[in-house]
Amino acid sequence: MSIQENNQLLRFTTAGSVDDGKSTLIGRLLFDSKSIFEDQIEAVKTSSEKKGFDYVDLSLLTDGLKSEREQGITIDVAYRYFATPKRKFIIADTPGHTQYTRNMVTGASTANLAIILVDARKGLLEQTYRHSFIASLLKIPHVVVCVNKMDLVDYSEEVYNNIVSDYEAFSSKLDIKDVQFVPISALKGDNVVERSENMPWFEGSTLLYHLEHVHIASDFNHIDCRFPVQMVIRPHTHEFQDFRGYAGRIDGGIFKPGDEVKVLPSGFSSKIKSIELNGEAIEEAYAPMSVTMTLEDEIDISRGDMIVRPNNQPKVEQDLEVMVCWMNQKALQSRTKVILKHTTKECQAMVKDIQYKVDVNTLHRIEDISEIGMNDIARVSIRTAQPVFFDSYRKNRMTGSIILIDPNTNETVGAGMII
Ligand SMILES: Nc1nc2c(ncn2[C@@H]2O[C@H](COP(=O)(O)OP(=O)(O)OP(=O)(O)O)[C@@H](O)[C@H]2O)c(=O)[nH]1
Repeated sequence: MSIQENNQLLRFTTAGSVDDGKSTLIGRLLFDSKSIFEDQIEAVKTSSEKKGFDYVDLSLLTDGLKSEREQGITIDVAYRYFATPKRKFIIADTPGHTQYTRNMVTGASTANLAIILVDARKGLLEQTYRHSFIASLLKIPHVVVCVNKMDLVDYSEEVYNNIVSDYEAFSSKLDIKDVQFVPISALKGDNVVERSENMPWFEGSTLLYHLEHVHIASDFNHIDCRFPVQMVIRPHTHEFQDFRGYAGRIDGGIFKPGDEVKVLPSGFSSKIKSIELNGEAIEEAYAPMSVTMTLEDEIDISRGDMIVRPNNQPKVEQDLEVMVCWMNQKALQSRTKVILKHTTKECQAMVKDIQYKVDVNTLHRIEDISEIGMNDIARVSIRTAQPVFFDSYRKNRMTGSIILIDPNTNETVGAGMII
């Protein structure tokens, strides 16, 4: 698979406030693009009829999956797949009512696009500002604002235009490169997969058309080679005695067999002998592929090490400046001990200092604070017990992001971007 072909896979997240219609929208995308199984469609039709609806309630589709989730089958983010002849799609779904921020942050480092839903009757809400700010902070390359429930405002062009101009006034202060707007009715299907006949005034494309055609080939860093080793594979059978493979996800650059590489932190050099993807040898690997690599020389490499190119190395430091999104009920204070997770590495760390937090509505800085609470976004200084090999988040979303874990409860309490 070349980078050009990789252009055929789009990862996206959905965000919005409670009841904006996320489940219905995903259901509509799956339904109209015929990506769901016949038996699921039948089940949803039957339960819609039972409830006395004269339409098919598509949120039942994802609600079925929701109840699975509540039984504890999946955690944090659920991934959903669908495909059209043009592209494959992975949706990092955002279950639950209060956890959107968390889910957005968790799925963000590999997301190409975020859909932000706005209820046409309500206009922009605090959640809209928050999610847009997070999308900008997370540098999600593409944002689509879907103004949903247009059927409930008589498909009014004026309502839509007002929401678009309110949003543009806010987003001009943010660092979002590509924002598109689509007026939709997820429930009725207008402008999701099929063009709406109810909004002839709208000249843009449908949501699905946009998802199929948005330019994503340059969304990942294909310049700076970064391969954090997740696992060392050493089969203990006689036949493969000499085989030592390094498995992980390519976080940046393009690796090819024959390339000279350097291993951090040891500094040893070698050459790439082979790269495998799903058990087949490939000629090049790039972000965000998960591969197994072998090297010409037998050197000591373990989980958490990073394979890079000798003349292009990440920063190696113990002091990090981070924009952190706090996700725990218990407030974060200065001098809090945490476990810092970065690529495939974990180490002890301390949040030394909180410099300021950001008011997500006005984007103003609030200084002189002693703690931050759930969903707050703040700039903090962190000291790690061991050196971390990183790039700034601006340069690489994968090697530039961290997760903070509470050492006592093992819960994920924060996610951050290295400045
Ligand atoms: N009229 C109308 N109703 C809609 C539309 N989209 C969603 N709804 C309704 O709005 C309600 C909420 O939709 P959901 O899809 O469950 O919303 P959600 O954002 O997934 O909700 P939570 O995940 O529970 O926060 C449901 O009753 C939907 O039928 C729309 O375009 N028009």
